[in-house]
Amino acid sequence: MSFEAKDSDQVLAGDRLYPNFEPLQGTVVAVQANYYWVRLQETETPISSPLLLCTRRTRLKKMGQRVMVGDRVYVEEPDWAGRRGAISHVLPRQSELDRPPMANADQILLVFALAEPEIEPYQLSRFLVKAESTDLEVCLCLSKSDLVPIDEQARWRDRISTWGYEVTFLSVHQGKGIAELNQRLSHKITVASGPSGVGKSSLINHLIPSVDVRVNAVSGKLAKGRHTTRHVELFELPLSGFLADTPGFNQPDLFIAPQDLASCFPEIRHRLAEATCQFNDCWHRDEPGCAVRGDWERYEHYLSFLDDAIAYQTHLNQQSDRDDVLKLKTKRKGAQYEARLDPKKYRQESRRMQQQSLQKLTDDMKNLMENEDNEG
Ligand SMILES: Nc1nc2c(ncn2[C@@H]2O[C@H](COP(=O)(O)OP(=O)(O)OP(=O)(O)O)[C@@H](O)[C@H]2O)c(=O)[nH]1
Ligand SMILES: [Zn+2]
Repeated sequence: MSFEAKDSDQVLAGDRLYPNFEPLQGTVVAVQANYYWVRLQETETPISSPLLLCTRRTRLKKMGQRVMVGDRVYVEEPDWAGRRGAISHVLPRQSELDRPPMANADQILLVFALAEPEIEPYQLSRFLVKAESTDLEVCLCLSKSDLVPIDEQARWRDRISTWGYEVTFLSVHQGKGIAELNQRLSHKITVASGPSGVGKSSLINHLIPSVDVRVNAVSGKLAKGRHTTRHVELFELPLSGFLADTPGFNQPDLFIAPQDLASCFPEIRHRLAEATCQFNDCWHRDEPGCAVRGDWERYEHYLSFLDDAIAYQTHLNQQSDRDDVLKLKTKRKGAQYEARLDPKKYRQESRRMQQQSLQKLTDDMKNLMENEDNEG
C-alpha cells in the first residue's frame, strides 16, 4: 500500500460530498399544523425581512424530530418568489418550555403594574415561583410608574429586593425604562408574562413600534388558536432578539413537585447556601433544626404553595394508581379499545385538510406581498 497525493476528484470515506455551502439559518417564529414560519438571518438572502413558510423534511418527520417555535433551523431549497422553503435540520436546543411550547427561551419578562391593578403580593409571588420553575432568568418589571409617587416606588423596590429580585420601573406613557428594557431583551428570546391589564400589550407595541406586519399577519391567520395555551408566536425586537407574548402563561398553575419548590425562592436558596437543615429531606415546615423556617416575608407563601404542591402530587399518585387498575382491566378484556378511528380515512382527511390550509396560507402570503407592494 502506498501513500499518494489525493486526486482532486477522487472521493474518499469521510469526504464531504457537498461543496462548501453555508446553510440558510433561521428561527421558527410560529407553527401552524405542519407548517413553520421561519425568520431567516438577514445575511445573504436576496429579499429583505426574509420570512419563509416552510415544511419539515420527511427525514425529520421519520426521526420524530419535533420543530417548535424558537427552534433554530437550517432551511433548504428556498423559493424566494413564493417565500417557501423546507426545514432540513434543527439545531440543538438551549432550553425547552412545555407551556407555552417553546424552544431556546432565555428569560421571562414578568410585568406587574404599580397601580390599576395594584400589586397583589401573593399573586406576584405565584408568578415569580412559576417563572423560577422554568430555570430561565427572570426579569421583573413594574409598569405604570407614572401613576405612583417616587417614594411608593422606592418602597416596592426595597420590599421586592428582600425577596431577592431587582425591579425595573416602566411607564409606557412617559417612555420610562424602555431603553433599559430594550437592552435586556436584545439578542435574547424572552417570554412575556403577567396578569391581565398590567399593560403588556401597550408595552409590546411600544417596544416594537413597527410590529412586523408579516408576523402580525401570521397572528391573524392563527387567530383561532391564539388564545389557547398551545399557541405561541415570536415578535422580532428592534435590537435583535424575539419576544413571545403568550396568553397561556397568564394563569400560573404551580405544577411543581414539593421537593422542588424551595429552589424557586431566592430567599431559601440564600439561606441554604449559608446553613443546612438537620434533615436532608426537610420540607421546611415544622421539622427540627430547619435552616429555612423564619420570619421572612414570603415564608407564608412558601407554606401555602407547598400545601398546593403536596395536594397536586397526591392527586397525581392517585391518578396513576387508577391508571394502573385500568391498564390491568384492559389487558384482561383484550384489545377492545383498538380501531376506534379508521386510520386510513383519517389520514386522507387530514392530508386533504393540510393541502387546503397550505393553499390558504399561500393565498395569504400572496395578498400580503401585494399589499406590501402597494404600500411600498
Ligand atoms: N398610566 C398608565 N397606563 C398604562 C400604561 N401602560 C398601559 N396602560 C393602560 O393600562 C390599560 C391596560 O393596558 P393593556 O396594554 O391592554 O394591558 P394588558 O396587560 O395587555 O392587558 P390584557 O390585554 O388584559 O392582558 C390600558 O388602559 C392602558 O392604556 C402606563 O405606562 N401608564
Ligand atoms: Zn428546612
